[in-house]
Amino acid sequence: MSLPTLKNDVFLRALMREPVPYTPLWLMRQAGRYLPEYNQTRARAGSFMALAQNPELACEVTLQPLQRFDLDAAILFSDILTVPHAMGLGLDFLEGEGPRFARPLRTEGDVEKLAVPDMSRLQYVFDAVALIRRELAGKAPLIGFAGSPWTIGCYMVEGQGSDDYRLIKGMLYSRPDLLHRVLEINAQATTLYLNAQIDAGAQAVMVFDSWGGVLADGLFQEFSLAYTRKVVQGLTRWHDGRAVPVIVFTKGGGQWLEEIAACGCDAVGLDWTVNLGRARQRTADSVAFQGNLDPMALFGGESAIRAQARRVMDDFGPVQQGGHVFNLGHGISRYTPPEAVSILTDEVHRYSVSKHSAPL
Ligand SMILES: Cc1c2[nH]c(c1CCC(=O)O)Cc1[nH]c(c(CCC(=O)O)c1C)Cc1[nH]c(c(CCC(=O)O)c1C)Cc1[nH]c(c(C)c1CCC(=O)O)C2
Repeated sequence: MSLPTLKNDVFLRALMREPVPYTPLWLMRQAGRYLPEYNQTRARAGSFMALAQNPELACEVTLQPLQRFDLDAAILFSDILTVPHAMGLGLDFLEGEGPRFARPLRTEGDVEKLAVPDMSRLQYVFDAVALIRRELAGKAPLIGFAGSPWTIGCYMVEGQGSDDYRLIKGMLYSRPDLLHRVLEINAQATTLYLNAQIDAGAQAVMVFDSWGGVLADGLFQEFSLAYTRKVVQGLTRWHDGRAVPVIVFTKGGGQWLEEIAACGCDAVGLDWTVNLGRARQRTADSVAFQGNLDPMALFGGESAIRAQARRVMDDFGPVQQGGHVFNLGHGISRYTPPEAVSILTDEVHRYSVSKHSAPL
C-alpha cells in the first residue's frame, strides 16, 4: 500500500540543512498530561502501558497535539522503556511515581541472562507507527525514537528513576565489564528497534540520552557516547526514496558537543544551557540543531514566551540553510497551560519567516 505524499516536509529538510521557508517546531512530550484530551484517553486505557500497547489509542494521542497546535512533526506515542520491558524486566508505571521494573539487573547472574529481545515482542510499537503514518495522511512527518543504551541502562540497573545513580555508577566503577555487556546488548536491541520503526514508517528518529549528562568526562565518552555511536552507525539512513535524519539528544551534554556532533547523526538536540550560535561555531555548521527553550519559559506569560522564543532564534543567527528545528530543551511540563503552546507556535512560525530565504 502506498502512503500519501508528505505535505509538510519543512522539519525533515531543516534536519538535513536544506533551505526552508520558516523554522519548523515540535515539542518533546508534546502528547502528554498537560492536554486534557490526553488524560481522557489515558483514563479510558486504564494505565500508561495499556495506552502505549494499544496501537489505536497510541495513534489517537499521537495526533492530539497536531489537532490543537500548528506543529511540524508528530512523535510516536510510546516510551523509551519498552525495550527493557521486552527484555523481560517487567515495566510498570506507578501512579505519581514514574516507571519501575519488577526485575532490575542487580547481580552478575542477572546480567548474564540478559539478551537482545525478539522484535516481535515490540510489534505493538511497529503497528502503532504504521497506523499513525496512515492516519497522519501526509500532514506532517512522524518521528520514531528510543532511549540511548546508557539511559535505558540507568533504569534497568536502578529499577526506577534515581537522584544519584548510585547502583549503576557502583557497577560502572566496580565491574565495568558487566556494564559494558549490558550496554552492548542495549545497543544491538536499540539498533534493531529503531530500524524496525523506520521500516514501519518512521521518517526521522531520535535517540534520547537523557542521563548522559550525569557521567564524568571520559566516562561519558566510554559508557554513553560510544554506544549511541554504535546505534547511529547501524541505522537505515534511506527509506522509501528519502533520507531518514537521526537526532541525538544528550541532556546536560553541552560540554561534549563537538564529540556528540561527530557520532554520525544529522542533528544534535540541545538543552537550554547551550547558546545555539556558539554551538554552530563549535561544530562549524556540520550538523543541524534542535532546541532549546527552557520548558519553564512557558510559565512566563505571553510576552515572555514570545521574547524568549525570539531570543532562541536570534541566538541561532542567520539561517542560510535550514539547520534549526525549534524545540524545548527538555520535555514539556505537565502543568503547562495549553494556550502557552499556541503562543509559542505562532511566534516561531511568524518571526522565523524573515530569517529564511526559501519561498513559502
Ligand atoms: C527518560 C524518559 C522516559 N521516557 C522518555 C524519556 C526520554 C525523554 C526525557 O528525558 O524526558 C521518552 C518519552 N516518553 C513519552 C514519549 C512520547 C512522545 C512525546 O510526546 O514526546 C517520549 C519520547 C511518553 C510518556 N512517558 C511517560 C509519560 C507520563 C506518564 C503518564 O501519562 O502517566 C508520558 C506522556 C512516563 C515516563 N517515562 C519515563 C519517565 C521518567 C516517566 C515518568 C515521568 C513523568 O511522569 O513525566 C522514561
